[in-house]
Amino acid sequence: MTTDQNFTLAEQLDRDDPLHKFRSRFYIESENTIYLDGNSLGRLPLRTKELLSEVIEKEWGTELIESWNRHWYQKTTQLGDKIAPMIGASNGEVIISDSTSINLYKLSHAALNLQKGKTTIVSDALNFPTDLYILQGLLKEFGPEYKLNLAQTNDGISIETEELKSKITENTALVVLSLVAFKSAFMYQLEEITEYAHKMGALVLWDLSHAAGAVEIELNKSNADLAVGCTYKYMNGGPGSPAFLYVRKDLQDKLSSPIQGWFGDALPFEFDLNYRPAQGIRRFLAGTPPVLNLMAIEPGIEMINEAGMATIHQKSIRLSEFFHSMVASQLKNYGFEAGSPTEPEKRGSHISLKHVEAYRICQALIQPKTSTIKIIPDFREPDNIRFGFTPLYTTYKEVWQTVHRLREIIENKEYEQFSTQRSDVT
Ligand SMILES: Cc1ncc(COP(=O)(O)O)c(C=O)c1O
Ligand SMILES: Nc1c(O)cccc1C(=O)C[C@H](N)C(=O)O
Repeated sequence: MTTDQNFTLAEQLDRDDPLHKFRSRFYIESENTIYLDGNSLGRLPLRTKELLSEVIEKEWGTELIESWNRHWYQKTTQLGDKIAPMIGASNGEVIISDSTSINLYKLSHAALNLQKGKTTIVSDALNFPTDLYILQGLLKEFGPEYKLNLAQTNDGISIETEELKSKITENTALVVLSLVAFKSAFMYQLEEITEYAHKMGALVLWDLSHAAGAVEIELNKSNADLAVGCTYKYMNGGPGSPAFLYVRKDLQDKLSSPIQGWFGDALPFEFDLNYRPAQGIRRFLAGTPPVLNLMAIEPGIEMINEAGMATIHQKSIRLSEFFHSMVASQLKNYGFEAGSPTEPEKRGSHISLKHVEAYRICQALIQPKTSTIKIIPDFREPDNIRFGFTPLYTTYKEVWQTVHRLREIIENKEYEQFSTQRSDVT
């Protein structure tokens, strides 16, 4: 297909897009900025802007501490119940709490205690560093007999199922995996891995950060044990918004949080001097939630539930397929290589392209010197440009424009005007 034919196709796909009405519900300052980093920090929903000023003025400003009984105290579980359908969980199995890192610590610690006698943890070499760091810390805490075994990758993009299975043995206490890998977007088969781990007597903790709100997830149908994930990516909860955690109902009262904070007590306002874990999911809370950030999550979650995960996942696949086909036809001899699986069922909602000049190309997209179009993907070491497609607001035309700009940048060597010196946040 020629580039003009692709443009016509993009316009047609946007016209037919069942999700097109959602874009106008986000704060989009300029149509000349194409935001492809919703897999790091999602855009601001317009309703959140309004809601936060209500929460600040009416709730914090006027109702002050009474707001806890009116709106705030139950919010961690209410929002958990709203996230549940998005990830195939049930009421009472999800709660908002702390950060993903802390939730991962709490649930891994609890799982290792439940699995006393088994001393290995399995993860993989594509996992997000915080997950591995937390597990490395747990090894120190639990003792020298504990080991972390990482499944390795052959191509830097994916993990072969057989390789992962070969690491899971009868001594495996816990398997900790990102359902969608942060760099390559490689996606595991949740049900198959969970079933295999259970057969070997292991529990599985899924990090859903790059998956929740982007792809369909069936935690209950897969009999998944534990999960964590952030709310600032596809859920558009805002920078540093608190994370969620999921614990299958029958496991909840068997697990103990290592952080015995008062919010996880059965009756925090009895101020008993001895901790008594709450029944159910609340026991995984620790301290007071950051209320402004907490309240800000709701509009993003509600949009996802209104749109439906099946429709969202379908559009994610269409956007990525359109991007792949344009890259194949327009950028053939431009030095790009695939950094993500080509099969849609093996991928989340972002695509990495590898290039020796990836960092400087990324800078040229973000700070155009000649074009009026600014494009924001992100860069992940050593050579990945990561393009995140957020079905609620990414358009097919934006995908077309991105490939068009990549071609221009390479043809005119625009990246040569930039330094390879990395910023603090890339
Ligand atoms: C897969 C994954 N896990 C965990 C995190 C970190 O979570 P937090 O900084 O909220 O602890 C991220 C991204 O920041 C991530 O992509
Ligand atoms: N949320 C982020 C942010 O506000 C700024 C920079 C990066 C992030 C991220 O979430 C990084 C992300 N977890 C990653 O996959 O690289």
